[in-house]
Amino acid sequence: MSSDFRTILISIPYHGKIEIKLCGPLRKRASRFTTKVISAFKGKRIVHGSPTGRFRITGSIPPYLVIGNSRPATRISVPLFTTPELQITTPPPPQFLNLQPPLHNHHHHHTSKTKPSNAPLSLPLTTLPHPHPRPRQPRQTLRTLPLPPPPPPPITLLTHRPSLPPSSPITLVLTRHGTPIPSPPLELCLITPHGPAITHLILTTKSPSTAAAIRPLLPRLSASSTILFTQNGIGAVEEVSAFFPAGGQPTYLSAIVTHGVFSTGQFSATHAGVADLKIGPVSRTTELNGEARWLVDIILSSAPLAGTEVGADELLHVTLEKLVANAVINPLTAILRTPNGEILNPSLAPLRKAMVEETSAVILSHLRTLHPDSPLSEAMIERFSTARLGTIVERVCEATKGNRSSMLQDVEAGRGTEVRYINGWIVRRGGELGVGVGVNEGVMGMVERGEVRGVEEVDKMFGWLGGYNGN
Ligand SMILES: CC(C)(CO)[C@@H](O)C(=O)[O-]
Repeated sequence: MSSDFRTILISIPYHGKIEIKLCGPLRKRASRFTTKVISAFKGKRIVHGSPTGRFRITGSIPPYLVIGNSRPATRISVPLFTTPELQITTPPPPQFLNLQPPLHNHHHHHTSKTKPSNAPLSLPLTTLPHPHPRPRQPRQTLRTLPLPPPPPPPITLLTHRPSLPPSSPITLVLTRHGTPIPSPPLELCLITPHGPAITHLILTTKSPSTAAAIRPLLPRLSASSTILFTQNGIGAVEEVSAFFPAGGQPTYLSAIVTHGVFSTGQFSATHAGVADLKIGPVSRTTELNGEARWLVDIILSSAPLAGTEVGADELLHVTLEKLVANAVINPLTAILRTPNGEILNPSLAPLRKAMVEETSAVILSHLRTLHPDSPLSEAMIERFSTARLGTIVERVCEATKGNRSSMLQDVEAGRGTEVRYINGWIVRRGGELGVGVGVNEGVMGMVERGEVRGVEEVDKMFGWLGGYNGN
């Protein structure tokens, strides 16, 4: 994806109004490219044909093109950097864009779920079989009908608790903005090594329990499975991948989720903080196969999740940004037993700053090890500077000031915490890279010993930091 130019051939057999936009790290280039693409299609009535546009792009190749119309459910994103000449073929038009005039007697049309294949550009949506050739339609029928959401895929909720009601299916109720939104029924199953092969597994356990949760499922997982991690911190993926042999690794995806959700009962939860989600492959060398692509597309098609697809590099950067917020807010709220807003207390400013300074130094050294042959860009140095990371921490504290952090909830419930996957990563990596991490180590130790302190006590304990930081 270095600076060069390529010609891209786009052929879109798609019905209705088409929107094309770019996603991914080079989104800034989107407007110029999008304008070119759209103008190439402008004036072409996209009904039954396959309008084709040829684009010469100068500079870096945009990594993703999203094709579809204004409903997220119809969009697919297509990697653009695989071949210099790329033929993008979308599936037959979905049922709701069928341009047939409304006729009775249409019961012979069956919907069929397109099975995700290994073809990287497949789109598993409910579609009608595409009749070829289509009869010419009278002009007045050329209109886009309202799009119903795609049918949800079947989901099985795996649990290790035999105490959960054996009655299945169950209904989860999610409340958003005070309105209960029941989900489609879910199968509930105990985690067991026996059972059908698992094609897509979404891991929503806490980091420390992730490896233990997946261990009994190993006989049902293989190189053709896709595993999506959603944990805070860093380390769970490495623990899980150690279970699989080198040639038999599943495809690993990860999602950084900033939504705030809290449980209000056994099968009910409140979506309190509506935020967003970033999803992408964990490794730069991962090519998304059809199954992994399907899972990404299903998640992107959920409007309330507000998901964006990112490449592995950007996913790491977003993971590290979230790690900094978690590294400061989570342990301090757990020690102080306070909501997130209290971390903005001016007495804690030197401690906050010292933790962020250490983390910034570890992250920048870590990123340098990933690109040993080229210096880090100014933009990257700025992105992970103490000043910017400090601002991120402050913004998260402010935006979630009334929330009780996940680590505070864990210590209050007497559960283990994720501190080894958050501050633990900073301390481990700092040790390996020769970067001082004493403050993060001290704070992590307090959480592990279950210490509970007031702001003044913490201020006294870390009082020396005021001088150290020149505050
Ligand atoms: C951002 C955050 C600290 C807000 O509470 C959350 O990630 C948490 O609680 O872990």
